[in-house]
Amino acid sequence: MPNSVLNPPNIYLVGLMGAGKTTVARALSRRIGYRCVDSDHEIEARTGVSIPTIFEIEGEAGFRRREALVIAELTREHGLVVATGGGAVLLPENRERLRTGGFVVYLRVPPRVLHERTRQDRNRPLLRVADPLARLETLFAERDPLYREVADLIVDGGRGNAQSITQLLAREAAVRCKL
Ligand SMILES: Nc1ncnc2c1ncn2[C@@H]1O[C@H](COP(=O)(O)OP(=O)(O)O)[C@@H](O)[C@H]1O
Ligand SMILES: O=C(O)C1=C[C@@H](OP(=O)(O)O)[C@@H](O)[C@H](O)C1
Ligand SMILES: [Mg+2]
Repeated sequence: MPNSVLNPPNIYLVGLMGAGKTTVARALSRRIGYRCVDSDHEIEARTGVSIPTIFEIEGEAGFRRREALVIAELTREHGLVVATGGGAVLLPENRERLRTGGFVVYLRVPPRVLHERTRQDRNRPLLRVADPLARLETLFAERDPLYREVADLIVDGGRGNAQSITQLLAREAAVRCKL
């Protein structure tokens, strides 16, 4: 992990849809004085359209290409808290970049809780299916090993509110990133 006052390592949050990456990244960045970047918001800002629209027009593969470009750029920067999208770990090149570039936190949350948190939200195309809980269970089985592969720290993101998780991560970051 590159580690100096001038080059503070990035902090990456990974985990499934609804794990709290976007919410916690924003709160954590404020707390520790890092800039917050959400890779989905970055993609939306660059394209000028929503994530569901990108999936409609370019398919998941098109979205993944855009996501990989954003991750490649962000992993060259420093002093960021990055909320990744839930599928960022699918490409080996992304995993390699995340693993070697900073402090990676896996917010691990059971599918049942993820389902509760995401059921009202229409902004996640992969969950616009007849049985979103079953989809989350499948995604959990497929991706849990990939999140574990890149993680420096695994946090139980299903207990406690976003504030208590942010507090925990601020303490961890102080030690690991020598803040
Ligand atoms: N620790 C938490 N406890 C309860 N609800 C949470 C927690 N973290 C996030 N949420 C809520 O869950 C939903 C999804 O959170 P979000 O940050 O968008 O997740 P992600 O970016 O990982 O998909 C939001 O409504 C958010 O307010
Ligand atoms: O898990 C995924 O494949 C996805 C997660 C989403 O981000 P969040 O994890 O922030 O919901 C977003 O990148 C896109 O809808 C695909
Ligand atoms: Mg998010």
